Amino acid sequence: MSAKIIDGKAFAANVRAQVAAHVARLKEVNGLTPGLAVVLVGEDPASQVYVKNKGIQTREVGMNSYEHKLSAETSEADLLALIAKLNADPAVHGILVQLPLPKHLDSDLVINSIDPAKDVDGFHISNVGLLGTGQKAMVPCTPLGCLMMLRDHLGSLSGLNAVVVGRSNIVGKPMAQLLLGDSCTVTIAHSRTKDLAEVCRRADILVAAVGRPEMIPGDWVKPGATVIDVGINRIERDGKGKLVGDVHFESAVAVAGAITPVPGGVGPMTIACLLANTLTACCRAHGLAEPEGLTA
Ligand SMILES: NC(=O)C1=CN([C@@H]2O[C@H](COP(=O)(O)OP(=O)(O)OC[C@H]3O[C@@H](n4cnc5c(N)ncnc54)[C@H](OP(=O)(O)O)[C@@H]3O)[C@@H](O)[C@H]2O)C=CC1
Ligand SMILES: Nc1nc(=O)c2c([nH]1)NC[C@@H]1CN(c3ccc(C(=O)N[C@@H](CCC(=O)O)C(=O)O)cc3)C=[N+]21
Repeated sequence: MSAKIIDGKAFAANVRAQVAAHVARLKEVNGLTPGLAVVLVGEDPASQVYVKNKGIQTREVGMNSYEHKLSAETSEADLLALIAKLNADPAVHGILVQLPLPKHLDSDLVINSIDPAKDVDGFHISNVGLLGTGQKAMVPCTPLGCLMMLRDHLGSLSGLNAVVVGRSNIVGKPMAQLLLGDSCTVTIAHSRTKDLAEVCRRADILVAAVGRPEMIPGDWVKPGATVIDVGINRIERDGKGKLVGDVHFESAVAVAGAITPVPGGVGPMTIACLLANTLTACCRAHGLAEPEGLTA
């Protein structure tokens, strides 16, 4: 038996179509156009590609995209001044500061200077606290995309054993909160976890967010489990550059019930959820009904 492949690319196209339809209505009925500002500091090539893709997809769904590219030497004061300006700009409903930032900048300070209502990444401490207490928040895009795919595939997640490998603030921890919110029994594993293989084998839902190419082999996967591979790792194979996840796909696909591929799994959903969050932020800012099915 081979696992069902969860097509994140197709799923994301569907989410973007829903966002586009809602944006068109907002324009027609309310005369509003949601706007997303993306701030990139430095010249990291991978980040430049992501930011460019975000800009293209933002315009495709009918939103305004504002791109701010700053030099790697930008001072903290200048970056904070730009964020203050974006916070005060009524045309900007969402603000994303691409991470990681250059080392001389304090990313916690920078993120916490974003207006929480415009924090479409869901990284501000207010949004982290709201999510952790089950209140209405802006939810981080990558975990939100994973949750949408899990609900679509499994229906109810209630009572299932979920294991999240990775405890970062941007993926692992918020993912665990969302799974807990859907009544999973949640285990968060990390680099100090004892017998990770055994922990993973208990998972009905296994989420890998580690950043180590193909580290989770098929024999760590419970037969029939749903595997969500968040990892994006660029490797060299047969003299060619290749993108692989944190899960060893070929061996896991033979055991799992369903699995997301890399590329074409979680990645496209992350950008689709960023657009969904920007739409949600715009609706909330204007006291309008929120899009259904696009929030946690
Ligand atoms: N698809 C998408 O849209 C996105 C993909 N990513 C990708 O997801 C991956 C994770 O990203 P991110 O969360 O930012 O990464 P971080 O480096 O911030 O966190 C990695 C986590 O993995 C844990 N870890 C490291 N080595 C091991 C190990 N041998 N065994 C068990 N756990 C381990 C670390 O544990 P400890 O805390 O103990 O150090 C840490 O908690 C990356 O490949 C990244 O590129 C990220 C964001 C979005
Ligand atoms: N403030 C902030 N928010 C983020 O959400 C954020 C960030 N910083 N920094 C970097 C990570 C990484 N990330 C990805 C988004 C899309 C793909 C994606 O679309 N991947 C495609 C492949 C793209 C390719 O070919 O390179 C896929 O998996 O199919 C991947 C990774 C968002 N991140």
